[in-house]
Amino acid sequence: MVHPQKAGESMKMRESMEMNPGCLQENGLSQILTLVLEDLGLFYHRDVNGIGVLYSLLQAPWLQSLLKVHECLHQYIRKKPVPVVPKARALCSEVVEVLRESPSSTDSRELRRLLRGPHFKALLSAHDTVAQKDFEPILPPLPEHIPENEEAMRIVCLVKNKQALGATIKRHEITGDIIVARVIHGGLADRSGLLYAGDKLVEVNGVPVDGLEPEQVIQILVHSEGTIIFKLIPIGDRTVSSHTMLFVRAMADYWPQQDPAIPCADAGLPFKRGEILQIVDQSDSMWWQARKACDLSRCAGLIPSNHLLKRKQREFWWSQPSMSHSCLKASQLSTIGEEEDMKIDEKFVEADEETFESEELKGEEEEYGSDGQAYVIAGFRRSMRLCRRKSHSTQFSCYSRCPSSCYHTLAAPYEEVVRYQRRPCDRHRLIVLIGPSGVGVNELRKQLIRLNPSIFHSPVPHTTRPKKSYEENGQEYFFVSKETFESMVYTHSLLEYGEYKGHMYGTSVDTVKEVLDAGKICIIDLEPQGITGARTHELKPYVIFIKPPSRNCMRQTRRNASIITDYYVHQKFKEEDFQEIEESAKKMEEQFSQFFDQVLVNDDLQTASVQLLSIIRRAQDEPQWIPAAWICSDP
Ligand SMILES: Nc1ncnc2c1ncn2[C@@H]1O[C@H](COP(=O)(O)OP(=O)(O)OP(=O)(O)O)[C@@H](O)[C@H]1O
Repeated sequence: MVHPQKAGESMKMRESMEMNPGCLQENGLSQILTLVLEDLGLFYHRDVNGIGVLYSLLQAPWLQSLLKVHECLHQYIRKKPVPVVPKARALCSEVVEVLRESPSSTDSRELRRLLRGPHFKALLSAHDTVAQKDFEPILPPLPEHIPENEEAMRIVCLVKNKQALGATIKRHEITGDIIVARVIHGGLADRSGLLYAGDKLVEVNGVPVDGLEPEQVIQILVHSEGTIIFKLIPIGDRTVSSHTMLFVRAMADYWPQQDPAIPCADAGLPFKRGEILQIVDQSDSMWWQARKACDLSRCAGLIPSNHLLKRKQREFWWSQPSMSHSCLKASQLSTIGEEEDMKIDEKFVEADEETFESEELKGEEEEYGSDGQAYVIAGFRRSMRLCRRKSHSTQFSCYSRCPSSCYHTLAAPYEEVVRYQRRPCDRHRLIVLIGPSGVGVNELRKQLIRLNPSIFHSPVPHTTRPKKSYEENGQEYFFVSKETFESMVYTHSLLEYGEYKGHMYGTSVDTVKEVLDAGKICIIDLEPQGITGARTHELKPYVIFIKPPSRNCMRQTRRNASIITDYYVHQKFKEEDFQEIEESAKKMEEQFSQFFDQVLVNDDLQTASVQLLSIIRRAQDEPQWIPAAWICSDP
């Protein structure tokens, strides 16, 4: 509602503004607001859509206060305060002198004491510096006759603190001059804005650098304390670096202290695979500058460029192929398999496939959701899991998956990433659990689905095995012919597949998509080699590595647990099993941690289940780093 008196005032205000537009500045924004409110008031009473909200917003006391602050500041900028006296310090000394000679009283004594105080004197000195605009250092007068060919010099004075200088030097290949090789982003030299890559050093702390080796210059710098004075000839045509900020995920480890090729190891940025880096300077084709996304306040460090790291990886690859060549894992695992064969404990009775299947069925029949409904948890069947383990040792699956994943790791040492926030209308991200066999991946998955059957779901796997009398197509498995299965393999329709006891088993991309399209959170467990196949913009997988706890903790918590083997339905954990879990986890981390979005230690089962649930919630609802390619290819 517009008050009649106020309406009159604003009318006068509007007239005065129309007659004298300059007064708008004088009267300020709050007057404009009054006018806008008045106009809006008319619409408000006519109940025009949305006006009510705008009207209350503009009437909000906080907005009015903010505008008043704005006006005060505006007036202050225009008025520009001028000092009453430019030499307050001298005036103060005079007053102290006068007070000394005048008759003494308590007040005069107190005033004299205040004026003679060091803090007060320092304050007045600071005032005089500002009042006299005495900010620049006084430089000696220029010599009268400067030779024509004399190069312009710059004197740079930096105050060294505990932080490194943040610049590297080198000898110019042609002229032999000592030049600034690079200035580290965010370092002392960079923040000064006075040193640039290409500047030629003439003197450091009064010592001419002509004839010195770069290492000798570095020694001068290392041993100088406090102020460092550089005399230098600035580079002529300084290229302004574009500083494109780019975030990447490191797909390899890098230790500058172990790299003999780095120009300055101390300026290097060590990183581990999986860490997110912000690349701040790519002007050098060999050495980029980057900092870690988790600590953007720190100054940048040197990292090898994409091209250089790729070259290093290739050299390392050929020199130590067993370190990253996953194909070798097949032979390693088949050896483990052979050893396992020999470790059969005679106390246990060997179980045949039928026993396995009926044991499984028994387990499945006992599954009930929190809603009391009985249901079958797909993808938990023993043969499927054993097949997954066996798949490493088959030439077939290794041949089709491995070269691409190995090549992928080698081809892209850095993967560009962006921050992604899933919108409520988007599909959920696929949740992928990775972990060594026996660590509890399936137990955790089962717990999650059992407690939240309406939210979580696992895809039904495909098999070429004949259907049993008690099975239903699409419930335990999709039963398909060998030809159909093979065509799924050749059309890359399977996330992973393998062979067990002469039958093929696999998880198809379409069944995963079906779960996601139904609005559920699809949760699967994969062998690590399968991660690269699942990393698509459609599935946007969030990978959680399930890590074993300490050996002692495993002994305690797994006392009543049993593992799945080729031979036994229920077999207690043995020391060798714990050892194998630990070793296998270590290998997985060494080779695949660049793909892990989270690591969860499966210590106490209940705690781990709760943690898993909250990790998945965050993965779906909070911003996460994902490959930029997943966003670019979004429709
Ligand atoms: N935190 C835990 N505390 C106690 N027992 C656990 C825990 N996690 C898993 N277990 C038990 O350990 C055994 C093996 O777990 P699980 O079957 O989930 O292994 P897995 O990682 O899926 O490997 P695989 O697929 O080879 O069986 C099961 O008996 C399970 O109940």
